[in-house]
Amino acid sequence: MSAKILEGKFFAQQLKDDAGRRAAALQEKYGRAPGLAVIRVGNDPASEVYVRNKDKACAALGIYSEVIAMPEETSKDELIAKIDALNADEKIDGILVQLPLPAQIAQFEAEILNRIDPSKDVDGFHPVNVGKMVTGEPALLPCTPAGCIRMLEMAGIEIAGKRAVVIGRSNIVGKPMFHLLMAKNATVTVCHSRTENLAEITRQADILVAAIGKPNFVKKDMVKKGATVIDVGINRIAPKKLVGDVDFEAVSEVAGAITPVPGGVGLLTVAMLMQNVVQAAEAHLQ
Ligand SMILES: Nc1nc(=O)c2c([nH]1)NC[C@@H]1CN(c3ccc(C(=O)N[C@@H](CCC(=O)O)C(=O)O)cc3)C=[N+]21
Repeated sequence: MSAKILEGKFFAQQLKDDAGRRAAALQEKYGRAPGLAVIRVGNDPASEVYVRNKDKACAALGIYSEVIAMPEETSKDELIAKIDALNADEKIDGILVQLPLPAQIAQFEAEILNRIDPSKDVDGFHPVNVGKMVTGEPALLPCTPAGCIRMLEMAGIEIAGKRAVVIGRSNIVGKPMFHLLMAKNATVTVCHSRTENLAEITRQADILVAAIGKPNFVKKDMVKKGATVIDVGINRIAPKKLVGDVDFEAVSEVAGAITPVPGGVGLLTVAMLMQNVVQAAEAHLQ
């Protein structure tokens, strides 16, 4: 058997088309496009690729976008001053501070992100949005997990009543993935670095989400026949060689459906960001 490959491009395009239509409607009705500001501090080369992809996506959809490149040695106060200015900027509906931050301000990450106006928090990282997500109130939701849920729905993969296992418990992916899958009525287990008998648990998953950050970590014998496998990992193992957290070749032989890396979840992350910018603009304008 060979798994159906869930092409990120196909699903991302549908989310982007919808965002583009809604952006045009706002432009028409209110005379202003949705606006995104991405702040990049320092010169992390991976960040540069991602930020460029976000900027290109905005341009393609008629979303106004600003990329603010700040030097590596930017202080916490300088970054916060920039966030304050963008909070007050009426052209800007969404603010994203690209992570990771440089070492000298990494310790202030929470303080910095919490400064973003929750209504402009298109990453869905602000405690106000996290709280709303947990209680099920409408909110800006974290792009990667929300994009994965939208993909499952578009692909017609049942979530309600199914067993979902998430490997990884980060604030950005693992934890929100847990909440969003549970909100869709899956029975969800979260595994992590201290989990005992990991394979025994992952083999029960109808939907397995890998968000660990270790190349090819999920092996064939950890996956149930026919399971849907979502690979959130992006591991650069050579200058031009990107692999996920899943041993794609081998796992494809048992899975029912699987996302590739590259060309999978990363594209959905960007598409979901566009959805969030439009959602924020609708809330600001309507
Ligand atoms: N505040 C913040 N929000 C984020 O959403 C955020 C962040 N910081 N820091 C880094 C991660 C990572 N991320 C990706 C975005 C696009 C691709 C993407 O476009 N991937 C393509 C191309 C990958 C490539 O060629 O390098 C693919 O998977 O096919 C991947 C990963 C957003 N992140």
